Amino acid sequence: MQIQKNFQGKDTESNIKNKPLPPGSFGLPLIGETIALAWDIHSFYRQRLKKYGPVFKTHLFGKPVIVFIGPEAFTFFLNQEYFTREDGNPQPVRELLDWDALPLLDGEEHRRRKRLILQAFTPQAFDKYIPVMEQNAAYYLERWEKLGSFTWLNEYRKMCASLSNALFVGRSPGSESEAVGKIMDTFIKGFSAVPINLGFNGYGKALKSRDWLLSYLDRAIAQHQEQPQQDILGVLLAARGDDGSTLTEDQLRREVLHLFFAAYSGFYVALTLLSLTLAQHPEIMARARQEVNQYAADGALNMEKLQKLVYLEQITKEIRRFYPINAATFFAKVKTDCEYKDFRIPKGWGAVAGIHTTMHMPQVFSEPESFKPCRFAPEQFATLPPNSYVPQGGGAKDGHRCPGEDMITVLLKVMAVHLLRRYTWELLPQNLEFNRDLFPTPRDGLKVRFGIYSP
Ligand code: HEM
Repeated sequence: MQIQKNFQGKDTESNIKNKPLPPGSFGLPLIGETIALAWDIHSFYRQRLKKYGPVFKTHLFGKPVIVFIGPEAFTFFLNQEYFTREDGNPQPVRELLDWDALPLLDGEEHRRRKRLILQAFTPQAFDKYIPVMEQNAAYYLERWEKLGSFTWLNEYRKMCASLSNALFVGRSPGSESEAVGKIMDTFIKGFSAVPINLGFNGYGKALKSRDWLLSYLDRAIAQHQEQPQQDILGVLLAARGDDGSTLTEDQLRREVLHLFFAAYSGFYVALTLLSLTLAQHPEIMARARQEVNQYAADGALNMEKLQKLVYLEQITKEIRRFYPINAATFFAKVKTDCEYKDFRIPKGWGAVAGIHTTMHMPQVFSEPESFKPCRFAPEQFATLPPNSYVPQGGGAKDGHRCPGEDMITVLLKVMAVHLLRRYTWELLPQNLEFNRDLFPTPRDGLKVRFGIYSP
């Protein structure tokens, strides 16, 4: 019999078997609590945290699952001795990712691929992407100036489809990007659809969109092989590991599929929240504008200039803490019987960590329901407990943490600079409640009046 130590190194397997399971409910037979999760993913985790505390059991996608919330529980969940992502995710997530991508892997192969992919997300690489971001911003800012009033979420969707198409596969803005954006929207809806493929329903359409996107990427890979380019696909085609290994063509197309739609949705959601925040907090907008005037009043941007924008950085961090973007990490599977806080964590069960709920724990973030960028002043940020600020996952960069983390910071700063150099905007009367989408945004899509700023 294998003897297991717990994470505090004090218990044996037979002792673990005698421990109670965490509190919680398995819900209805067969479907468990899956419908409640699909109905409103953020409320699902919030309500159960309130009822059961930071570690609870539930039943999702046909499997018992333990949920971990808060910095300490999150750290435990990241321990690879006890948890693996392999076979951890529900079948529809795996099928939508075409059965093979970073969130579905673990161990050596995950680390190898992740390190190759991270080669496209270095500060040197960002210096190449920043001009693309600026060109895209200039095109859309001119359009918005002419429009005067518009629904920003729709506009950001178009802009971010065009931006991801340019950054990943080197395409110039145009109608093709808008069509690709619509296909990505249909694909993304598949993650919260009833997972039955009837062809014409939400899940069926999402799978067709996945196949369309894969063949679009196949064509882009073939073109890049003929004529090497400097975009993300170009960097990934050229990426080499320490041992000389590369991504095979099959791995590349699937990884880029994930990066491509994650970037598109991450970009437009984060930018919509940036515009909302600045409109709702005139004092924050004024201070950010002052910083832009001081360090980036004109001229092309680069990483060196962006690094001086310390207050903007705090705003971008608080946006990702404050708003309900991701409710939880991808799913994992318990590798071996273990215990946490005197609860039994059984081998074979699913596991997941709460993201938004972890970042709203008052023990770590005082007045968590207030929007306060100052909580991310560099000296305060440095004192946060490990895995308390986890908008894009926790742990090491070559673990399951989001590879797009720094890219979002860069994009938000670039866009904020271009907005604040010249423009101002105000919210029009509308419903600002958040919808129940996978990544929630204001119900009416953020209607604004937009114009030139005059001091
Ligand atoms: C505000 C924007 C974004 C947020 C909030 C976000 C959030 C997350 C979260 C919570 C995870 C899961 C971490 C885990 O399971 O432990 C993740 C993983 C991932 N994200 Fe993002 N993300 C964003 C933008 C991006 C962008 C721009 C990209 C691509 C450039 C991207 C690509 C990925 C990938 C590939 C993974 C899987 C990593 C792995 O399993 O190793 N994300 N992200």
